[in-house]
Amino acid sequence: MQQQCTPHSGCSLVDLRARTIPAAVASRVQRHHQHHKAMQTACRAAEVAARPTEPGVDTEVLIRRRAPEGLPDQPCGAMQFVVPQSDDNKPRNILEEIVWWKAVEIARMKERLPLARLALQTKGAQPSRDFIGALRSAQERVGKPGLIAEVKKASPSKGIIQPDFDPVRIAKAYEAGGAACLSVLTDAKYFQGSFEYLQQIRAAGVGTPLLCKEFVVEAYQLFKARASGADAVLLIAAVLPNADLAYLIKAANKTGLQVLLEVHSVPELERVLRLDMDPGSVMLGINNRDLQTFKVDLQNNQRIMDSPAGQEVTRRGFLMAGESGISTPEHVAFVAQTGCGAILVGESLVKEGDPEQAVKKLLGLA
Ligand SMILES: O=C(O)c1ccccc1NCC(=O)[C@H](O)[C@H](O)COP(=O)(O)O
Repeated sequence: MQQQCTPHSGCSLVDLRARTIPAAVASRVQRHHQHHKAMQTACRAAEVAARPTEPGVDTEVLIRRRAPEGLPDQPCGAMQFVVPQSDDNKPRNILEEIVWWKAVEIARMKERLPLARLALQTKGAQPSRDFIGALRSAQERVGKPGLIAEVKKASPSKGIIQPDFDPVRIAKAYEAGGAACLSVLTDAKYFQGSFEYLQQIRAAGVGTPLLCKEFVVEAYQLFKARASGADAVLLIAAVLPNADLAYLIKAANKTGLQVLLEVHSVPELERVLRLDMDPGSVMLGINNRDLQTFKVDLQNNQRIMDSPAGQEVTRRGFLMAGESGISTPEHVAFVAQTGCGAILVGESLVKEGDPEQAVKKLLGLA
């Protein structure tokens, strides 16, 4: 029996699994199929993102979920296919560029470690801890928003932030300074992060719950996060339509991960509030960094929290985090008075030589 692959981008390799074939060829074909499946997933995601939406449903997905055309030749087993070049085929902002690259990155990760083997690794992972609970108790204890301190070496907006970057040393210092939770960037290309940093921090005995700060587009990344020791994962509303969010929240919670669901605007918040979510396993975040200009505007936090959707967040008992550009105790107080019970801070802490002191100073404990 011969089975033709469903075309994803002009690829037409034939399925030889039902024939007797040499092992080397079989393994090449298998690799092709893994890659092919990843490409189909990426194509399906792109179709979902490009689908016209009913009025009021799944609007405001900022980015297009298409693979980058920066790689004209994509390896496809023995075959190659070419994505046609056009101006419209260029990323319109950094988030789009990052997410397009993810499709390629995930396909490569799956070639090295197929999902079935990765899923087994999550079974052996250390038990997950209560990320949202830790933030709430810190807020109650200290009377200030619970701090998620970010282990961040570099960023697209600033380049290298901390050249002397030791993730374990920084994580321990944040914990000693009073951070309730940590966020660990795992994106390699744009933030010089790594899933290994999560593993190293967890293995070093850091007790504060860990957020995997990744650009998640597929459940594969959730398994990777859990297998690496994360307790929570970031999902970005600008990247994911509600159908994908519903699926990924469920998958994350089933894997043992809580979710920080991030919005940038009132329409995004209105949209995600249409999801059926439990404040015990999902918290929300407002990212105050404009992804086109990289400018940070804390007034955005106020605008969103003052909106009817912002008030609904409080009424429904969701913990809300203010994110990006927070660098002084005054900023912390400002974000707190908008109604946020948590803050996520990276650059202003990580760039300091003494991150423990930096945390204490930010929280007004020094
Ligand atoms: O930090 C960036 O330049 C950036 C660019 C594009 C997408 C996301 C980006 N940052 C991710 C974050 O959410 C921040 O690392 C986090 O909010 C902490 O921000 P900061 O305290 O300003 O480092």
